[in-house]
Amino acid sequence: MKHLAALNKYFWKYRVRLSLGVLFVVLSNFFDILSPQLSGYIINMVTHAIRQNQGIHEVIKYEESGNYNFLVQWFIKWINSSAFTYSSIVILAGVMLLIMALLRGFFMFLMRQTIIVMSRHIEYDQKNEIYQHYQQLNTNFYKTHSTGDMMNRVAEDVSRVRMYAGPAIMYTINLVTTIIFCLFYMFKQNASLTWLVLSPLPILAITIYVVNNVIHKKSEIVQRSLSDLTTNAQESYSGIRVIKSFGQEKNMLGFFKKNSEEYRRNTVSLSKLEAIYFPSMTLMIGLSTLIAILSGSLQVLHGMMPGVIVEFVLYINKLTFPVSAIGWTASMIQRASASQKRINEFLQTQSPITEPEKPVTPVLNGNIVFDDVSFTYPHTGIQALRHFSLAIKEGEKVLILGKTGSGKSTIAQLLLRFYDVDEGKILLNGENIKSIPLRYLREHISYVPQDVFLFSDDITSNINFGLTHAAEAADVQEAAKYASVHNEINNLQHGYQTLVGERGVTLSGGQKQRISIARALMKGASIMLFDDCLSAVDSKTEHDIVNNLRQYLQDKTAIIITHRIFTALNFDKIVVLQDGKVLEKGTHEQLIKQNGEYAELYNLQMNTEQTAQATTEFQ
Ligand SMILES: Nc1ncnc2c1ncn2[C@@H]1O[C@H](COP(=O)(O)OP(=O)(O)OP(=O)(O)O)[C@@H](O)[C@H]1O
Repeated sequence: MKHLAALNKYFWKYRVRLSLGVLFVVLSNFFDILSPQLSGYIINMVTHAIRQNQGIHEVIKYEESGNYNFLVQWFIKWINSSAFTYSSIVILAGVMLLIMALLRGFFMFLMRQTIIVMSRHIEYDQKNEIYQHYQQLNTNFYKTHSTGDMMNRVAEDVSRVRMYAGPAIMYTINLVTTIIFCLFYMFKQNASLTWLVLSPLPILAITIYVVNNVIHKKSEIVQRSLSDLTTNAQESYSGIRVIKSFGQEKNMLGFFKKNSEEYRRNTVSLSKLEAIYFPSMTLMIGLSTLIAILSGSLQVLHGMMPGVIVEFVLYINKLTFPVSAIGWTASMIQRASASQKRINEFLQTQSPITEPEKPVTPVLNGNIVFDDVSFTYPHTGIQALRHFSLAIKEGEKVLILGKTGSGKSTIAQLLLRFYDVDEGKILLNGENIKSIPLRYLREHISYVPQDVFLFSDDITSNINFGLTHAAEAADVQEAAKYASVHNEINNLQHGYQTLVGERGVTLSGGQKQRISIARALMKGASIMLFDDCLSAVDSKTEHDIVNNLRQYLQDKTAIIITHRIFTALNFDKIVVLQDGKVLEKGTHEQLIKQNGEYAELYNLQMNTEQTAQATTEFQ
């Protein structure tokens, strides 16, 4: 429960709605409670009329109705003071009942309008809060949490918490006010009968407690097996091509059937328990009703007016729904508490990448210095860079070469501050990047990541993604031409309006890479950072792109990370990495003279190119 205290700030924000909601719950119950009293009164009246017809003369005094609510008392007083016939009194009481029911309905409507609507506002705010927090977290968080888990917190957990902020709160207030109103008037009317009627209540409370606990545990198991089932289905859909090519359809179906069977077993067991819950609830309530009728009848034989029995039966009836909803409400609160706990844990996660206390915004034109940088990935302990130093001047083109896992991409990650260096520093125009606001820093770097990601949108939107201004179609096409993908886009049925990403057409790996390059070119920052972004294109296309880039990159600073040599570009500096350390550094000519790893790769590549391949693997 304590975890749900995190929602108090929202309740405070929506305090007016909440207070009005509570008031409407009280008012709706206030009008609801009048019907047993009016019904009891009518029965008394009718009994009185029958007795009079039988020659038994008695007068129903106003005092006898003194235990009723003041509105009912007022009504009875008015009836008594006017000379109505019995049938007119019954009709008038019926009209009064109708008015009360309408008023109750009206306030119930307002109660839902305030409390349930408030819960929807809280849901909206909480989703935004979580989403905003996601955006601030660093790359490490995303590496250590599964997408499914993160999606669950925004969707499933928030909607469970909403069930607490709306329905659970509403039903709890409703339960409390109904019980208070009913017990108040029941005791006022006939205390001994009330005690008798309430006698099955302890058994009811114990039943609710025990059964609800078991239901809660079983629900958790059902939830877990549902999650396994969903993950299984999701993996089967995403990996369908691998499954088919390995002929594993039968096995996968076997796994799914196993999960599905487990889910079925758990849900059936939960349904059986729920099947006991509601009948036992009804049994207890029925017992109370029976007591009210039997014990009330005995009291009628001793002179009590029979209207009291009707009144009590109706009170018990009114208590039925709120009492039987106790278990359901309690389980809603327990689930919400577990979900809020998960949300709190997540919201308390802070990104180690912090904004500078004293931010500086130097001109970021490409003077970059890696000064003795070392870095170890926090959650795996893999040291990716060791004492790495490199100075890049404005306008220089730098090639970073290395075998897979040598630490090339880590350089890009550190420059963009997806991670912070452990030792050493990175300077941009003489300023430590930790002093530069994150947004400002990233705005000045056009980055093409190794893993291409296209959004479920059209190609144009994917290319001009992240631009603050509306892009001209001609500029988008220009970027696509530089990335050598313009013609292929034009060949698609809807050209630049073609939907891509999960919901759109499936592009080839190379096409996606080139759209990703066009996106970076479109951004046009002064520092260009390409991380192995031509791995999926053929050698001719690679040549075309590199040639185009030569022209585009003229006035930019560019760092190109790859494990192949681009002969079409003249690099000012070439760095060969091995195990996170600089193995060789210099210009093409210097490295060829050095006759080391670079020269070996170059010769290998040249030989391969002679056999009609433009590029070759580093290893
Ligand atoms: N997010 C990460 N968390 C933990 N370890 C990582 C992470 N990214 C990379 N590593 C590890 O750090 C080392 C350097 O990885 P990096 O991605 O920088 O190499 P790379 O030279 O770019 O390789 P490739 O050419 O295959 O992309 C590798 O051993 C890798 O396993």
